[in-house]
Amino acid sequence: MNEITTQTISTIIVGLDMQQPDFTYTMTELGELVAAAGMTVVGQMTQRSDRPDPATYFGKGKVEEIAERARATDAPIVVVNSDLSPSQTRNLEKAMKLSVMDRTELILRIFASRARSREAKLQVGIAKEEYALPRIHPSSNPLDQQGGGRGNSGGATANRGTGETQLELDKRVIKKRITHMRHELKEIMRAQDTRRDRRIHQALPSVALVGYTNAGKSTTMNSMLQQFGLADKQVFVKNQLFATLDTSVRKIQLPTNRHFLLSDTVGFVSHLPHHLVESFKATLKEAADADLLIQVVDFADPHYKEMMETTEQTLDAIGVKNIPMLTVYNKADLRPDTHYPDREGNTLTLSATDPKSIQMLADTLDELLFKDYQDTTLLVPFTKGDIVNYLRDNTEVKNEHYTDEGTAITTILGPIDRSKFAAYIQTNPVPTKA
Ligand SMILES: Nc1nc2c(ncn2[C@@H]2O[C@H](COP(=O)(O)OP(=O)(O)OP(=O)(O)O)[C@@H](O)[C@H]2O)c(=O)[nH]1
Ligand SMILES: [Mg+2]
Repeated sequence: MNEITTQTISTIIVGLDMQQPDFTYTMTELGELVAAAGMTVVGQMTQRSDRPDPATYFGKGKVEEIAERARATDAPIVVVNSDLSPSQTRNLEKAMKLSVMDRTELILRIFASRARSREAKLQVGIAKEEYALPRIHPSSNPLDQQGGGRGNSGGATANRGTGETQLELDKRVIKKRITHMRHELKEIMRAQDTRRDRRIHQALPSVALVGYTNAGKSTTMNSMLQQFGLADKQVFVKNQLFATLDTSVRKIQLPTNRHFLLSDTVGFVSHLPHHLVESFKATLKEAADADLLIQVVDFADPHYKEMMETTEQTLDAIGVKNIPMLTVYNKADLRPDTHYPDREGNTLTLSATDPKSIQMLADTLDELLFKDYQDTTLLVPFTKGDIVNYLRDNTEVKNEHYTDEGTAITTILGPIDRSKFAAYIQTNPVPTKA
């Protein structure tokens, strides 16, 4: 897939309007996805129908109309606003003598072009091969003739069309590749789990930024880092769909000296291909294990409500359930007459680029994450210098002095630290050293 240059390719986008409530919105989004894949939309067509044609998805007359329009505008690719069965794609390509790309293939292409880390590449690679598996078949796809294969089957598809046995062989090669990639991904995830376990031992609360692609998750992360973390640990921000594919975790220090971990994750889109959802479950583990989620919403987008619905459905699909959520209506600066920063319970209206907004977000997080934190006095023996260091580095120490038996520290502790250091917690006042 990624060996084909799509930079200058013109496309016609086509949708079957079965009066789905979100049809217009998904068509607009399809146009944005085409642009995100580096192609240009030169025409948009729709057909009203109650159900898709089982053979060619669109009706016969419409198929001819699309082909004519594509020829008139020099568009070699038609992008369809839904998922097609392998035979529908083949039949359409044959009837129109053009390349046909469905929504899943388009999204896979974008992900493939954005993947940078080994982990992201493997996840996209697995999704691509699984998509390709039922589709290896002789086809008249002009893209394939440029040397690539639908679904990046590379060498395996080079032999397409030479008969049943070759086809079976190709499938076996792909399956083997999938197994290898899954294995490698598992190894990477195991190493990450060990790192995550270490963090849990540190008892730092974790917060995950989730939401639609381009909502401003990475911008929120960077602004938090600028004000409360290490500004040189910035993450990548761009006004494009799926700028972020890898999860980044950063430590944030609040003005109260309390720490938490903030993670930035891949964004969602409507009808995210299930192969991708499956393989990105691993990356989204950061969100699944979080103590709190921040759903970032692009409040300046007219479709923000549908985007929130999609986000909630996707979280559900990846098994993220029962985690408290803070809703952040972002980009308030782009909405005339919207007052910000503003907070009502667990809902904030703000702009991720505005320092006052980020301060409000930090205050809210401080309150939500640390509400069970209490003033606690501990008497730590001199032999346990590491505990004293941990408390100094990670908690808000209010008082510290030496006694005959050790260091007396009064600090604010959460439930996890209280149980971890139960042996040293004092219920009576600790005398000062004589
Ligand atoms: N005006 C304005 N623009 C914003 C705000 N927050 C983010 N943006 C812009 O929105 C675009 C997308 O921001 P990102 O932070 O990359 O969005 P994201 O949610 O991380 O997107 P993905 O990684 O693609 O999922 C960038 O061009 C940002 O500069 C805001 O509060 N106001
Ligand atoms: Mg991002």
